[in-house]
Amino acid sequence: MRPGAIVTDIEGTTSSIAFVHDVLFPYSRARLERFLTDRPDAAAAIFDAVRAEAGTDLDRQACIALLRQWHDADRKIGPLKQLQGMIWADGYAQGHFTGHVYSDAAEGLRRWHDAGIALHVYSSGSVAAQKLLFGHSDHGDLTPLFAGYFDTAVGGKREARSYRAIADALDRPPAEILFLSDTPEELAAATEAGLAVTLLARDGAPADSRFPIADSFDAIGWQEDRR
Ligand SMILES: CSCCC(=O)C(=O)COP(=O)(O)O
Ligand SMILES: [Mg+2]
Repeated sequence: MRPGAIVTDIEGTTSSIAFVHDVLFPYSRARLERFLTDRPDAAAAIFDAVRAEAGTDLDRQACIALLRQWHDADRKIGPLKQLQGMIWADGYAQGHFTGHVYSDAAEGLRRWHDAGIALHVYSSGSVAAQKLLFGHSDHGDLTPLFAGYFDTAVGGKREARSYRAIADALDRPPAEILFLSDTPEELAAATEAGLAVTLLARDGAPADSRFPIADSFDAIGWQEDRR
């Protein structure tokens, strides 16, 4: 069935895991303390959020140490993801990198947008970071294709209630929404909430027999005329 709306993950779905782990993460890790020193206003808000997350009154150095620890463990925690997005903004602005988007994903997003399907992003990266990646993508500015963005402010990606909240926000029955991801735990949560799903298994990533599978956006579900 043709979906009325599509919600897509980023890392491993529209964009390569290598771009996130080998380009974005090292960039923010190397500049974390410098950024917090140079941008005291942003730092104050980040530190308050770190203290709230930790549930204790940490000093500046303890906040930085915890942010580094979260960064190294790829924790999807609000203040870290906000901070990463702010640091990456400098990287995109200075042309240090562009946002990796697979060609089939850029083409698929354009095709679906032109067909009137409402496109949304749901990623652990902050909404600001999502807009930067698609706004400075290898394929130009793709942000006009998207009707909306969700990050973990709506809830964790492995929790069914997050997908129910997204369906409510889109004002659509869950079954009309197709969620795309490379992560079976996310697809299981979306399925529990009643969304249609497809597993993106790129670059030989393992399949999971519970879900429809596609190795590119060309091979997704209802687009029979493309196969
Ligand atoms: C928004 S760009 C960087 C992606 C990111 O920070 C991340 O943690 C990946 O999360 P996803 O939910 O897209 O797998
Ligand atoms: Mg992913």
